[in-house]
Amino acid sequence: MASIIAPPPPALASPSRKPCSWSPIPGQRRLGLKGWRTNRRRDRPVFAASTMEVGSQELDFGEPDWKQKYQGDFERRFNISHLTDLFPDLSPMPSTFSLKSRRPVTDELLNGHPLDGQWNGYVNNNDRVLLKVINYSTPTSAGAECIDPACTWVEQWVHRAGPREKIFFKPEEVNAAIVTCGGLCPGLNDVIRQIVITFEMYGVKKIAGVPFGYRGFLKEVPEISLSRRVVQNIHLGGGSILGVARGGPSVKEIVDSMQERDINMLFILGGNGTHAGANAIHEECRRRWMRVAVVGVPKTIDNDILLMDKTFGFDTAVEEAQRAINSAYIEAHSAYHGIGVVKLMGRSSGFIAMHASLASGQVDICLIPEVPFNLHGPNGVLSHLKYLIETKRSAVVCVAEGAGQNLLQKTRARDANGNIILGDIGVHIQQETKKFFKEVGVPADVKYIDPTYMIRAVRANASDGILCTVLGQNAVHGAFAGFSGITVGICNTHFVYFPISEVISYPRQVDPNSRMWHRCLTSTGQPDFI
Ligand SMILES: Nc1ncnc2c1ncn2[C@@H]1O[C@H](COP(=O)(O)OP(=O)(O)OP(=O)(O)O)[C@@H](O)[C@H]1O
Ligand SMILES: O=P(O)(O)OC[C@H]1O[C@](O)(CO)[C@@H](O)[C@@H]1O
Ligand SMILES: [Mg+2]
Repeated sequence: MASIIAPPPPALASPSRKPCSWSPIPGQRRLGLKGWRTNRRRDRPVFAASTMEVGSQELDFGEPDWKQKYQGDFERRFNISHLTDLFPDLSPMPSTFSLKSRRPVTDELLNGHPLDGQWNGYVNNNDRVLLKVINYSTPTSAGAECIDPACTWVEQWVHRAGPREKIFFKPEEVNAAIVTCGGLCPGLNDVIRQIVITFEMYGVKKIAGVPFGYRGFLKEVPEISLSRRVVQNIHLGGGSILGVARGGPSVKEIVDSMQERDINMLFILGGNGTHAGANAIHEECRRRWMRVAVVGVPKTIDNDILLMDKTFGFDTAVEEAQRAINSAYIEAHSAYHGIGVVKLMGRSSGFIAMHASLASGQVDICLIPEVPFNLHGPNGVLSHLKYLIETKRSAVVCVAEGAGQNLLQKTRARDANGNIILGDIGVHIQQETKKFFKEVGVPADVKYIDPTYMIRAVRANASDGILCTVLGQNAVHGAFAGFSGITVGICNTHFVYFPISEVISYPRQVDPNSRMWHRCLTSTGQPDFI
């Protein structure tokens, strides 16, 4: 793709190079920073580097052109695969999608919409969106994400999503498939619906749903034919009309199945694991010289995917979680010495627990995987609970499922994808709380609520519904534009295409030094439990 990085702005006044606090830029860890040491807290490295490894070259921040080199590497990493990389002679055709048309495309428009110089609403292939929008003037600015010790402003552009004027598939030749993998998430049906409706706008007739995640690629599982009529009202319910699953056949078997079924566009809705699979499928298709577009749509209530503002389903999960917290509050508040404990999802990230606690304003203690805590001892959770009971007579605890796993007995059990099955921290807190209050001779009425599956099985709320609509549409536009190995995301409120490889390097987590976590702590009023 053409390079469009704008000329760098004039250099900022360079602050002194004393060691500074520094937050790693998402996606940067893989660059392998050299010469920096970590502080006692894993999440707050102290910057002391004057060089950085970028791709195969060493960047020296003392050199005048380090920024251009960094940007060049960034552009290479965020370049998105295109069918013409493999098939340079492939010629595009005018798009059959236009903002002037609101109905499924008719036969006379199958050769494209007339381009009479008027606005058809197309995105240019060279349009870009800024990945980072804050110019930190000093490394000590709150939340500063620095590349070099001076925290110099470096523009990082990613590809803008949307319909293109030229497309690389004839609609009548498209044989599309949609698959939903991993756990459930509010909005899956909304995305499926939008993909199908957008396909109709292009004039595509052959759209199949692959049932039960990647397992649906096994020979004996029949696919589901999708059309506007089938998907019209599916967003009114939660779940996925295709079903979801973890585990399934190997990448080789999936691609064999795609070849047998003649699938040339594949839409994969799922989380980090699913996207790792999607990337491997894309690579395998390229290895076999298949003219296939593989497009991901990130799905997770946990909001643990890098680089995007949020994933669909997260807002709904937070809203629903608040209901559970409110019930716990009412139970606790209405009982004599009542303690309500609510466990929410979040295997490795505490975003749902943090946001639900903040939004409800009813939580006294919020526990997340990113922040270690003790239950026992003078600074532990239990002694704070006793203080709360003595001072305000009731308390609410909100705990993410991945929190405090070090306090539980290790289990060797794994799910179908090999994810470790976590110990139940909610039950553990409930039991330890009961025991503790008995031992100290203070009556306490402990009520435990585990709403996990109720939260993710609901239909998407309005804001997620709209997010799903735009993501689903842009997934189809990306495939028609000839891109593959991409995923769709919202970035600084604009929609973009990321190369899948860049969003799955590790799960996104709550930064314990962030202002948002601090806001949560000021809302709960909890101390550190260490
Ligand atoms: N590294 C990988 N390579 C190929 N396929 C993978 C990989 N990791 C996971 N998968 C496939 O993706 C499927 C879904 O993965 P996983 O169970 O981790 O859910 P997920 O997409 O992360 O969603 P959730 O957010 O619900 O956990 C797995 O069943 C497996 O078939
Ligand atoms: O019970 P299941 O279906 O494996 O899903 C549980 C997982 O789903 C997630 O919410 C991700 O979707 C994780 O936080 C959680 O561990
Ligand atoms: Mg996962």
